[in-house]
Amino acid sequence: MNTEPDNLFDSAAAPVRPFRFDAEVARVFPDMVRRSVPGYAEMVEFTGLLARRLVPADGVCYDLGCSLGAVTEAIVRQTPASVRVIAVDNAPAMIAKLCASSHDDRITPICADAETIPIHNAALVVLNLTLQFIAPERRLALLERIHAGLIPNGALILVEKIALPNDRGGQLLTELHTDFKRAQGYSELAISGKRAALEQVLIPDSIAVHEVRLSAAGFTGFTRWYQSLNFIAWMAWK
Ligand SMILES: Nc1ncnc2c1ncn2[C@@H]1O[C@H](C[S@+](CC[C@H]([NH3+])C(=O)[O-])CC(=O)[O-])[C@@H](O)[C@H]1O
Ligand SMILES: O=C(O)C(=O)Cc1ccccc1
Repeated sequence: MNTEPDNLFDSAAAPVRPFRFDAEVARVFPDMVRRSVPGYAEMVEFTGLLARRLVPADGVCYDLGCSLGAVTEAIVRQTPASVRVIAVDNAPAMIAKLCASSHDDRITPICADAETIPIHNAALVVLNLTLQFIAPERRLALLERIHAGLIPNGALILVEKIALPNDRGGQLLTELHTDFKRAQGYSELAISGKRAALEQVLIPDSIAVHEVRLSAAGFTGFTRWYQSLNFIAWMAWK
């Protein structure tokens, strides 16, 4: 996958406009996500390893908000050849790049909205950093649709940036995330420009809101399996 450097927010002249998954973002996405999300590579790899345990032979997986297909590829790498992945994103630039880079017949890339794509017979559904971009009032309905589309024993993997409490621990983790971005070479301008652009676009929920909603959507159990600063991964089962 391409490794073009993310310098999208480096220009002082750039007007702050809401963040969009357009062609510019798709071009630099692997670099952007690696340098912005602590633990990203590990969470993607672990998702592949979890799929190996959770998905039966001939199982169908859905990667909703797949971007350039990092999770899809991890699942394909770790599971038997009979396992297939339906990779869904509503950004045409992302799906165009995924189609250009991947010719594996186990992968079906689809440009569609995660909120409306039919989900049937899913052994595993992955929302890796996607639910945070869905309107908060529609998140429960999406999780209910996913739950309904899972086979018995099917599972959801949910990875999210979370809203932390405004206490000392929460403030420290938030500051450490900014330190992480600085250590990854992002300038103060790039960090504050992206923060402003994401303001009304990426709306994180607290851990409690996520966990109450997983139960409300019908999942009988869930467990957290990874946390790096303000990014958390859960698995939940039907
Ligand atoms: N309603 C929607 N329907 C479909 N896709 C959507 C929707 N809303 C947003 N997206 C898509 O969700 C993706 C979120 S990025 C996921 C990373 C990936 N999972 C990865 O493992 O590399 C996370 C991030 O950039 O923080 C983008 O590609 C959006 O176009
Ligand atoms: O940069 C951030 O603060 C993030 O939350 C991660 C991210 C990564 C890629 C696109 C949008 C947000």
